[in-house]
Amino acid sequence: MISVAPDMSNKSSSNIDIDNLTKEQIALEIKNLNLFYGEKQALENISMVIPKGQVTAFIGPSGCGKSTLLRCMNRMNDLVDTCNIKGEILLHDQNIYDRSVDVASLRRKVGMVFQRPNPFPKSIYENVVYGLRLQGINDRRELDEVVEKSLTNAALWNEVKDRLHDSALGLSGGQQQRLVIARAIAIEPEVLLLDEPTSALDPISTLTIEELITELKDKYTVVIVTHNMQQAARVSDQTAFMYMGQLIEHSDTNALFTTPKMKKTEDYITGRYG
Ligand SMILES: Nc1ncnc2c1ncn2[C@@H]1O[C@H](COP(=O)(O)OP(=O)(O)OP(=O)(O)O)[C@@H](O)[C@H]1O
Repeated sequence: MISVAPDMSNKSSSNIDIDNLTKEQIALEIKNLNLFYGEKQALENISMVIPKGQVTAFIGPSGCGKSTLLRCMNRMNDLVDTCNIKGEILLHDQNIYDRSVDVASLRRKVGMVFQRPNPFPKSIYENVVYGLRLQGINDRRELDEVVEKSLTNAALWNEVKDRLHDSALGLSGGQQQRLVIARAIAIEPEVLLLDEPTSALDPISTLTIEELITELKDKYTVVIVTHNMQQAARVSDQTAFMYMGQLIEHSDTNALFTTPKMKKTEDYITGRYG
């Protein structure tokens, strides 16, 4: 059988032990999370930690629950009527599902970027400052600074600095996705959730976004869902493999792809199913 497992020869291991993190090293802690869409259980008793300042990738066959779990991390599933969640996700020791939690403020701390770039039909500038304006920030100089910083950090500044007031809809798909990332980081979230952020993009834009993800982890905790094992191998420090609603294995990316502990993981990364 031809192995489809990524080549890990140039990848070094991350410098943390996922099973022995201090509280300061943990961005999110998921505890006994079960999720149902109506009668159907989509997540089964998931417990894991998302380490701070690292990129964690979720991989697994279609329908295994990757996006569902990602959406739990900033309560996007609240928008689904049939969805019922049991268990906890802790952010700074507080369960984000507590009644007292303000969802808008949670989503400022845990931002999300979707599969298809979704800029607003506004100028490039207004897209970036959207979240700040919602917070009542309208000082021109402050907004200008945030626009330059966010677009620079999203690796888009040089391409758009001369047309900040043009419509965002005139940008290419890859530029739009970087703009959406700039919009997400403009409000300085702690965690950035990326749901298959390159699946609608060409290979060059994909590479640009992958480089960007690697740079973003200096400032943010990044969680990415990807269909692409090679991408998980390239961008992530930790990888979690899911199968039919269960978390099968979560470890250092290098270890997961070279010495998987579970047979199901090995079967998946060697292309036996999925
Ligand atoms: N809004 C919803 N209502 C009902 N069932 C849903 C809903 N969203 C997802 N599901 C179901 O939950 C399961 C997990 O879906 P999810 O989208 O999380 O999987 P995934 O691993 O992200 O898949 P893919 O890689 O194909 O995007 C699937 O069986 C899916 O059909």
